Amino acid sequence: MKILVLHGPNLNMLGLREPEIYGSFSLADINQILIADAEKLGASLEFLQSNHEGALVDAIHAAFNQKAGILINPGAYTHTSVAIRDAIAAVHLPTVEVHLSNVYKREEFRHHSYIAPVAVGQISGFGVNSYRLGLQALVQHLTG
Ligand SMILES: O=C1C[C@@](O)(C(=O)O)C[C@@H](O)[C@@H]1O
Repeated sequence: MKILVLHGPNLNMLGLREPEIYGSFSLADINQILIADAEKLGASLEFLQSNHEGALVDAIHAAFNQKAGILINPGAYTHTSVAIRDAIAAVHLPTVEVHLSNVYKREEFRHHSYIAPVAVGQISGFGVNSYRLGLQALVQHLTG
């Protein structure tokens, strides 16, 4: 089972970026943890981090008919991107949205997600475990 893992803008700065909010794991650390989890879950992962909305949209389109589902932390695009939401709706792939921080405990502009209505579900606030729980939930969703 092939899953696309997408990381949105500024997530390449994890470890350096506001560690009190996002923790001390780097993006490479998170990807390594997910690879180990995926092996146990019987999934294989392809990763992309991009700071560019269009690159994320292109990756979602490329997943059509190629991947079983998408695990995405859209970063700040969560709160702004109709384009990413429409891309997910277009390819119709089961998608789980994750956030390291609890976005509902933070600034009001982070309380709205354009992605949530087209996602199977959302996990927010558990640091790296948001990704791990998200992957597990996506695989269980896909295997029924
Ligand atoms: O870049 C991010 C990271 C984030 O998606 C998170 O993982 O907690 C939350 C977003 O509000 C923020 O813009």
